[in-house]
Amino acid sequence: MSIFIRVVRLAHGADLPLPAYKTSGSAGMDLHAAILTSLSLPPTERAVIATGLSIALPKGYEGQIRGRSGLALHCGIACYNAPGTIDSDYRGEIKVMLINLGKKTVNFERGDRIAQLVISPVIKVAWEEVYALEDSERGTGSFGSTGLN
Ligand SMILES: O=c1ccn([C@H]2C[C@H](O)[C@@H](COP(=O)(O)OP(=O)(O)OP(=O)(O)O)O2)c(=O)[nH]1
Ligand SMILES: [Mg+2]
Repeated sequence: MSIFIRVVRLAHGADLPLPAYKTSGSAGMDLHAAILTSLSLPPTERAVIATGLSIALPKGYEGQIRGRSGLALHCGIACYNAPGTIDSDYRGEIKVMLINLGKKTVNFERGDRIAQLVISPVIKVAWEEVYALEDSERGTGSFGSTGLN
């Protein structure tokens, strides 16, 4: 299934590629850093990185900004609000919030693929408030109640 999504490349990202699926089965489209100069992120430091993109998601969809496993594994880079949520009515620039959880400074260059955008359907809830909930197999068991391995 695919849908059309309106996208604007902002002036500071006009020369960067649109996010794209790297393989036919990819769930996420990689987002590029629309930074003007290179950026150094020392260990434990955070940065909010521009993508140069604004989008208009159709109603009933959301965008999720997720980290890239390779950056996490090799450099300790994570999205610290993971997953970031892009609301369907958001028209501002998509930004990526990264933290360096590794031991070395990580350098980013303009155009680097810093995270990925996954588009998902959203199910809206209307609360049906009740006095008590019906029993279930799990009941109130949590946090390892089924055993740890
Ligand atoms: O990683 C992210 C997360 C959010 N946003 C944008 C799109 C989203 O629609 C908006 C608000 O995000 P969120 O709801 O997570 O933040 P909030 O702290 O609840 O702010 P608000 O009160 O504006 O909803 O910020 C991004 O660009 N990148
Ligand atoms: Mg919010």
